[in-house]
Amino acid sequence: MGLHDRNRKGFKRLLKSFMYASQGLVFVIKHEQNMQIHIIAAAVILLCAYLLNLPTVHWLILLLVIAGMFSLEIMNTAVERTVDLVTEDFHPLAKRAKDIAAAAVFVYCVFAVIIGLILFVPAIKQLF
Ligand SMILES: Nc1ncnc2c1ncn2[C@@H]1O[C@H](COP(=O)(O)OP(=O)(O)OP(=O)(O)O)[C@@H](O)[C@H]1O
Repeated sequence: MGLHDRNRKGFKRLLKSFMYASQGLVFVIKHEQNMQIHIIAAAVILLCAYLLNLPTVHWLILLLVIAGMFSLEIMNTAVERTVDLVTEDFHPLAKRAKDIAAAAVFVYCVFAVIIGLILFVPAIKQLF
């Protein structure tokens, strides 16, 4: 979408937005190692949920947590790229911005692990 297209509306614009969002998603999956780790972790978690026959509500919680994790990693990448656009030199503010964006992912990760334990530990215990 050219910058002059910003005021246009309609299905074509919606389609273009979807296309650009897809390009962003493909970029993050291809180039961000952390995103690849998240995808593998999500696949393993969903496989375990299937094998342990977790109830629907647990599936919904897992899907929400995974979607949040992916989205946060994508936003973190956007912040990193924006900072790189502003400066390629070492700058304390660039460090601060990237570290804070990374902290958002870290905090979410910690809570995702806690939620995972709450959902999986009782189900694993039931096996024995
Ligand atoms: N321009 C900069 N000025 C100062 N410190 C920076 C700068 N760029 C990066 N850093 C520091 O290096 C760290 C790593 O930055 P980088 O851009 O390599 O992202 P990353 O942590 O490798 O993320 P990812 O692996 O998800 O791409 C940042 O968290 C920050 O502390």
